[in-house]
Amino acid sequence: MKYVIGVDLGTSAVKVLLINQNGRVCLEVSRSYPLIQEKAGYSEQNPEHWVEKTEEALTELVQQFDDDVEKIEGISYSGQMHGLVLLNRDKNVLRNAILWNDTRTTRQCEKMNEWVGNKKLLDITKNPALEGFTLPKMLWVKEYEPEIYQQADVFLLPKDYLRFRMTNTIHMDYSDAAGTLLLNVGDKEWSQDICEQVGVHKSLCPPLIESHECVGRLTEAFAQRTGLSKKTKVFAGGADNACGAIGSGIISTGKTMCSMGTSGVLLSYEESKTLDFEGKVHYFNHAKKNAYYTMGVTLAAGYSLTWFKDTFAADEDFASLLRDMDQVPIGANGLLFTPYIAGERTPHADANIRGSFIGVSSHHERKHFVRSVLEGITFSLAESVEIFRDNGKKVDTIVSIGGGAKNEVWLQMQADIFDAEIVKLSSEQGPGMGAGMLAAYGAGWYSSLEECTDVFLEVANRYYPQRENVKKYQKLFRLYKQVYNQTQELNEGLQAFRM
Ligand SMILES: Nc1ncnc2c1ncn2[C@@H]1O[C@H](COP(=O)(O)OP(=O)(O)O)[C@@H](O)[C@H]1O
Ligand SMILES: O=C(CO)[C@@H](O)[C@H](O)COP(=O)(O)O
Repeated sequence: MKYVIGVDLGTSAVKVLLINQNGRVCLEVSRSYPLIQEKAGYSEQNPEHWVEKTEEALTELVQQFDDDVEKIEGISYSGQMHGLVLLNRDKNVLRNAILWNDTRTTRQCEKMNEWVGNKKLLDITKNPALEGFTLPKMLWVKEYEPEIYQQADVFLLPKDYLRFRMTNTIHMDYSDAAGTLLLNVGDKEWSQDICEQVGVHKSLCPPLIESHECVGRLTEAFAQRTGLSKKTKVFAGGADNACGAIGSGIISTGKTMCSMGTSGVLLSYEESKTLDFEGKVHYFNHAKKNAYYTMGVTLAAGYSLTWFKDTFAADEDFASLLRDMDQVPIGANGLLFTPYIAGERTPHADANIRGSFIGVSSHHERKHFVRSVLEGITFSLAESVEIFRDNGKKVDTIVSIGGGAKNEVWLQMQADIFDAEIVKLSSEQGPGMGAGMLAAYGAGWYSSLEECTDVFLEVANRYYPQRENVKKYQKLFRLYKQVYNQTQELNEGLQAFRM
């Protein structure tokens, strides 16, 4: 039997999967790491934590593995997108990574619009200037930490830095490069034009590579520390949402995925690079060669639930927190939550908006709050479903992945709120699975990713929309959509009180 490893460098944790030639997940180990949030809107991580925790997870995986490590033929990666890692000439990290959910860069986005122009930015990068993307973070460091910026020799994204530490090679794949706002998405090259207009040296951009391409092998030292073989080939990998799409079979037209991770994502496969969504949804290169995808992003999906759990039920696990959910009626007895606890991206690109519980009454118990959190997160993603449908897409079946797909009540809720059939696969670890599939395809096990999908992906369950529930949710959704406009000004007033 041959094996591959998929490493998913998420925001809450690194998850490593050992997958055999039949596509079955044989072993799964995860290690979490913290977010560093020094001020409102700031979100950072220490890249050294990613390396340490991945090394620990892989070491444990090898200890549990009862076959010959040389049979592990490939490793590949899926990584949280957009996070800025700056390295100096000696390839040392210059500061903490500034993550995708850090929203300190509103001013830099405004400057980008002034310097480049929104239309040109959309023409070249297919996306508008948003706080979460990488280039505004580089401009922030240039403005506020010039002594650090001057030392920068190259920038990387999170999983590229991890791969560098495991192989000593520097690359970035197209699917992740697309989220930097420095890539010409259609031409698949760094944009000299944008670099010049914003005053960033193109030499800071790393060499580009396809997601299934081999970058080399593990360094002797990394292999020795983890017990892996230094013969194992290492493949570039991709952005977590691109890998999640591969790991859910979203590799042909008409397919849609929902990911409930720290962020929430509603993603649709695109064959063409010439569609125009006017920047309402993100438009990126796929990890499948010369393909694309569009997606809407909820900044705090699983993160809203994690926040609630950590704040009000710190000693419980998710299963216990969500135990009574099917006993609570739809609409949580008149309680509505908006998940804007870290600002929002789709459909409201707004770093200042914050969440609300609307309709709190003395009849509400903790379980009503929990249900309203799940409903609010799902409504937020339903706004992305609505954008896709308004643009003529048929969204009738959605593959659901991520930590949130572990919960049956939430999966049924997705079917009812999205009014679509929800498919749960045998592993909810879509990004790690997709990374493993890139390694299997890169290692030559299959002649195409489609062939790999046929072997690797297995449907575990399907959830169908229940008409009565759909109708109730449609009424609630109309109310939900009003909350943003009605709370926007209030939140601006509250900004002065945020730490
Ligand atoms: N048993 C569970 N039921 C529902 N949601 C869960 C469960 N376990 C974890 N989650 C949610 O999943 C999220 C983590 O999902 P994951 O896909 O691992 O995220 P990431 O890739 O961002 O690290 C958490 O924020 C949490 O809200
Ligand atoms: O910013 C985005 C996509 O644009 C996020 O989806 C990140 O890629 C983080 O993903 P998770 O850790 O939530 O999977």
